[in-house]
Amino acid sequence: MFTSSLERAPIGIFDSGVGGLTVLRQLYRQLPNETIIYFGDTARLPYGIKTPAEILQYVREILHWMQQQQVKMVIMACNTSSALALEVVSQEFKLPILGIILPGAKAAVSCGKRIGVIATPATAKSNAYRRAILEMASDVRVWQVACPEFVPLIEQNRINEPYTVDVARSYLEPLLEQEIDTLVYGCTHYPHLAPVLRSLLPSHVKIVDPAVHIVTACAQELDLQGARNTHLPLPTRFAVSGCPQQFANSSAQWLGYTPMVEMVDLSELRVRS
Ligand SMILES: N[C@@H](CCC(=O)O)C(=O)O
Repeated sequence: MFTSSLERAPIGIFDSGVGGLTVLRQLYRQLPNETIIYFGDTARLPYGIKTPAEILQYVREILHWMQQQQVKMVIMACNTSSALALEVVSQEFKLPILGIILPGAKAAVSCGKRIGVIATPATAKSNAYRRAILEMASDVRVWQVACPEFVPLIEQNRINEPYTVDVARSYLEPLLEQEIDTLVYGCTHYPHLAPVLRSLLPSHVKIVDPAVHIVTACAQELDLQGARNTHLPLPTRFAVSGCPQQFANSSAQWLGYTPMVEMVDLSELRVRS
């Protein structure tokens, strides 16, 4: 590819649903010139309760689709995919693929010594954050809590309900007992709960949002490859495997506008893998 066409090629970003919008928001802030294709695998969410083999299969299918869209890079805006599939697919695809765990872990060790990670059951079980953090700093302690109810509550837009606050309190309780000084959002959906979570944490506890740091890593990678777009970007393209209207409605509050959303049929995705 010539440099100019590489520059203008889109960045692909995916998640199971609206979680990746917290990464998209950072892309808009840090890399406003990039053209972006967003894929939400809404027909198959939540990923966090699926088996590692299922998650790997979904990620392969999405990456094949992304390749067809001629993206220059893929951001896994999903911790579960990064924890369970990144290592394997990085070997399989000739495409720069960025995972979110490493940038998140790096930010966490620069913040504190008693680190709590809230994540999906699959991510927590994989120990990906604990391993990454302890590899960088052996003098820190890490506690991981699986939060199975968060993603469905966020996808159903039940963020401000008293029930959600109760659930959040119960998930944070074991971490507060350990007197954590840092909390990592180990799932890209969770920044949508930021006001609730912040209100339940003592003010000295720092919050790490890996979305910020994966986009910083993306900017560095683009510079390394001379692939940063210096032209005006095209509008973001949104595609989902489930109901486009539902995604358009639920994402409007995070985006500030109601997006046009395409549907990619699961059978179409499967053919590509
Ligand atoms: N956004 C999620 C995936 C959530 C899910 O579908 O369970 C993550 O970062 O892990």
